[in-house]
Amino acid sequence: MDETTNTSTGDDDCNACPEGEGKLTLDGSVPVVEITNLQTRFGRTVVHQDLNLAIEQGEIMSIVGGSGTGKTVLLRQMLGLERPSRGCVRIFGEDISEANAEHLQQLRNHWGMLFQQGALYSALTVFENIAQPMRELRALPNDLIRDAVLLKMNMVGLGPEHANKMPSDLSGGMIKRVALARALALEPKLLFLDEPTAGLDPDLSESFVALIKSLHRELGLTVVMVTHDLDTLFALSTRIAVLAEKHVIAIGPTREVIRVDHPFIKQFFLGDRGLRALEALDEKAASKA
Ligand SMILES: Nc1ncnc2c1ncn2[C@@H]1O[C@H](COP(=O)(O)OP(=O)(O)OP(=O)(O)O)[C@@H](O)[C@H]1O
Repeated sequence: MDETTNTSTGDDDCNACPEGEGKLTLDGSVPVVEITNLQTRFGRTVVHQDLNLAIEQGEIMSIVGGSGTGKTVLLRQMLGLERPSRGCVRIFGEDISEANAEHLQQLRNHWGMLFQQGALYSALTVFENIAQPMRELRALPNDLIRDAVLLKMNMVGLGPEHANKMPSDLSGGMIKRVALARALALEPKLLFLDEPTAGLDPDLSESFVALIKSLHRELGLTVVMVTHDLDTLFALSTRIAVLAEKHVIAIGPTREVIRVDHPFIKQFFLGDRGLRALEALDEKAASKA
């Protein structure tokens, strides 16, 4: 992970959460993610203003918005990789916008991140890529790590015969699976996904979506996802948050959000591509009924 970037600028330096609240709560008694009155500025450019977002335990929350609306920056702020200029970011009740490096490292063990390109270490085998977060803890014996890695590989549909392969030997779909196994290595309760199906053909994309869906259910995960892919969005999201005009302009289940009268929502969801994806979703629902 890279260094935390501080986007605070002098007089805006007011990014603490209200005092007297906030402690690590993994039991669902507070929102898993709670963002209040967030502002992000880069010089004179204001990317987020008065942005509020709460994500409850067990949700699959998708964040959508036009190019440059600050989805990636928001994701990085939730991961503790960037600090907002103002406002509060709490994960599991903890104020991560103020956490020091050591505390952030401990907190990071409670969430996993699947990067768009997988971000595997090219010089490490599949096994070592997945083992790496466990090795960083410096507390687990090798035989436990071995069993845990094989279990994670099994969870994502990879047999043990792939353990010694190098990332360069893997297909795009397998890279995503290894990256997902690594994101789940420390058994996080919260999973961040950045464009999880980008670069996959429709069949691989569909099977990866099915995998995420079953892991979400089986592991009781809360998932936060940024995606432009409407099929993925419709198939997975329990709620969608739409970023426009520097804040969340609409939030709710898909069918509620797409009815909101806003130019971005109309263009994004109700163009040809969006209508086809909705039809496909309806057909699937009807065939299951
Ligand atoms: N470190 C930075 N310094 C200056 N400006 C930045 C920095 N990081 C992001 N920005 C700006 O913040 C805005 C939001 O960027 P971000 O990458 O979060 O958008 P996005 O919604 O993810 O866009 P896309 O869908 O195109 O990926 C952009 O205008 C970007 O240029």
